[in-house]
Amino acid sequence: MATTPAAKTLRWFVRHIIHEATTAQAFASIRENNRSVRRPDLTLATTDHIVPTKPRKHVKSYQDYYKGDPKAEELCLALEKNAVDFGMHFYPLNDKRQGIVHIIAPEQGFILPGTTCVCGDSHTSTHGAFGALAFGIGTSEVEHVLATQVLWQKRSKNMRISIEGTLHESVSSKDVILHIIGKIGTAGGTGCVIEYAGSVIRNLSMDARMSICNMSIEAGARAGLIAPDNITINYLKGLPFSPKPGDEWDKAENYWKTLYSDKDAKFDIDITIDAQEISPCITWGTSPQDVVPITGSVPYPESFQDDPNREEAVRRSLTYMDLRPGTQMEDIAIDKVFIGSCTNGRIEDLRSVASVILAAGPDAHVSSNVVQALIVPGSGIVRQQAEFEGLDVIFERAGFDWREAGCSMCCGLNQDRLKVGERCASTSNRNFEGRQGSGGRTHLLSPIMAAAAALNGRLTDVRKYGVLPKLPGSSSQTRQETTTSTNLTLSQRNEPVAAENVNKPSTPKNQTATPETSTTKDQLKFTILRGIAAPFSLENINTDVILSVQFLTGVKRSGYGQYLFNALRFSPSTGERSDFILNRVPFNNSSIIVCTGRNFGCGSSREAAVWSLKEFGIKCIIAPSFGEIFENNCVKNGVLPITLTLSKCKELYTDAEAALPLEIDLTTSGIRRPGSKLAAIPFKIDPFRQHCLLHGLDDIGLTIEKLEDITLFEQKRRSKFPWIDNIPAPSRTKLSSQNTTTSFEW
Ligand SMILES: CC(C)[C@H](C(=O)O)[C@@H](O)C(=O)O
Ligand code: SF4
Repeated sequence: MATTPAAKTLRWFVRHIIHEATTAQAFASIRENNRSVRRPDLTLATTDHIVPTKPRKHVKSYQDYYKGDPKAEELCLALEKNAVDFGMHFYPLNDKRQGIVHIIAPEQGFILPGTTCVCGDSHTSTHGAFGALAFGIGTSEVEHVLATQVLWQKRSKNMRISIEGTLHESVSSKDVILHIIGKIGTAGGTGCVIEYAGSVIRNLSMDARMSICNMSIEAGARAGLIAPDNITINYLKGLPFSPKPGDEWDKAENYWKTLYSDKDAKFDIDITIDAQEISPCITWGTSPQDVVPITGSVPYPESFQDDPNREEAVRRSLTYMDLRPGTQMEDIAIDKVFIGSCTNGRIEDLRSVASVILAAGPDAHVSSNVVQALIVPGSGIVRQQAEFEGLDVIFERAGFDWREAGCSMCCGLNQDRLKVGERCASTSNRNFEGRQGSGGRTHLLSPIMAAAAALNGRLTDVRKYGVLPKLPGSSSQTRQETTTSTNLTLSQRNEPVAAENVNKPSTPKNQTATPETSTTKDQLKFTILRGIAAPFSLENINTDVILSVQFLTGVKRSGYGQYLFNALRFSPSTGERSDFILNRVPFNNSSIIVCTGRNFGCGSSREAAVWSLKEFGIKCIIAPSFGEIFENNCVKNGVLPITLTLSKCKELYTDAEAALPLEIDLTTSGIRRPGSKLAAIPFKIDPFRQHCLLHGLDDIGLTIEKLEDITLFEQKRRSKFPWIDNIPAPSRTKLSSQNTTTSFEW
């Protein structure tokens, strides 16, 4: 066998967070290949995406709670079993620490400055708020991390975005990040890690910093981070996974204080934004970059005519959103409001919502034309704190629906969904077509703007309520004190695991082989591909559009092909087949996609998007740029992503339109046009990737060969930074699914 090119380095992940929506297949392959989870002690699991958010108080049993949604029960059960079998930290539904992964991990002090963190979820960028390098990965990479705790990585570009000055009244961190994305575009941060800096960022609380880093992925970056400072350090003090008080804490704190960019540091891209130019803002279209101030209006597609792809995307968005150019944003009526998600489901967000209700007066009430106004706390702890402060009373009195923790209507994977045609003011992070439910329409905004919209029944400038009252207990310190004063700390909730069971590779009993879950060498191999290509011209084709979230309920790697581009191939209301390119002869037999729009595969990390493409028959995608997680996911599945200049993509697009065959030769890194005299088009590919694809290599196997080196590396890290993996041992958790007779313990 040829030697493996070492074009990339292995990066050790100090923290791995997992949830039910992207891990079942990873665990199934681990079991099938008789592998173990290398560091269950560094892995934190919970269920969040598919869980119902209806009341849990008087639930008799787990089965009862999931009634009517067997897929949700299956996925959650799978996660529970895996987490418990492999001995990880796990917060089941009946534990107050359960909630959205990106809210619960920081809450427990699981994310520390200077650490590296991954999760099978694109919003892992949230954790960069602690000065950690944190990013989303696909399911195959989850499997890799479970087995080895490392991944092959290449260095990203550096981008700095500084926000200087003072924000106007009622401009929140959500407005800051929406403004940034509106300015740089959803492909603006492609290939970069963004450092957020400047006086505005320095003055933000940790909750607000997390909202900003969270949406880095919507700006095209895989990760975003903020230098840790006293605000970070105060937040972390006393949390269950934080370094122990005394010598360990002092060492950690001293180290964290060294984690900032040098004054004269050079960035590949460096942008400064004046805080005064940021207003409360809102999205009008189906991409997070479609941002205007709330005082603005729906744009005219012609105003984008310099960029025909964008103009086409705008027209399509406006049709989907059912909006007429020139309409004032404040004239748009809404049907539903969603306040929550990993962007805005934290305690400060909820306090700010309550402050709008209070400012609106004692009779403030959700407008009669709003059919549902959900407030969904990001975790059980946030919910508990909100109730402790009496926020739930304010919400319910005003007609809001106060829920249990989960992703809820952010993604429409659970029972909280928009119906076809419904319009929602949402504090979440994605306004893609069908994101909150097939045919639903989403406007992204801040929690205070969402509250104002709920009360008025239309999009509303929150400044009409004047200066909002500051609610007591609004410092994050109060939140932490309250959190730790409950009887829900790790040691009290669960029995500790015997020390000999920790830090050792664990192989659970009852290995169940589910052959459909692993990918074989032949399926991974790519050498030469000949076929016709389907021409695509849209920008930012996101993975929600490639495979809608409602199909993410499987526990296998197969069965997704029929759902590829579902909302484009079939009408959401009638189910009728459209004339979408992949429905047309001969393109229904394409094995290649040529796209002239940038940022193909952006957004969610769902690897099932690639599984659906592959099952449909697509084995190669050519585009000017790709979402980074999607690109990795392709390679892990033997699908070749090729980045070419826009002019080359346009050349191939013309061939594709004429249904001329293309020949993709990975052995020579060239694209030939059979029957044409034109020269082959060369393409660049990372030598390690090329090697793995040509030989159909499972890179987990390659990494496992290096386990000794990894162990040595870990030992060195531990002697230098003793706190990084000296954390409480995972506790033995009782499956909530076994809790069939007694009611949930609250
Ligand atoms: C399910 C998961 C893969 C996905 C993500 O990666 O972002 C989800 O959290 C989302 O927000 O779309
Ligand atoms: S973006 Fe939405 S669906 Fe994804 S993790 Fe956050 S809350 Fe959950």
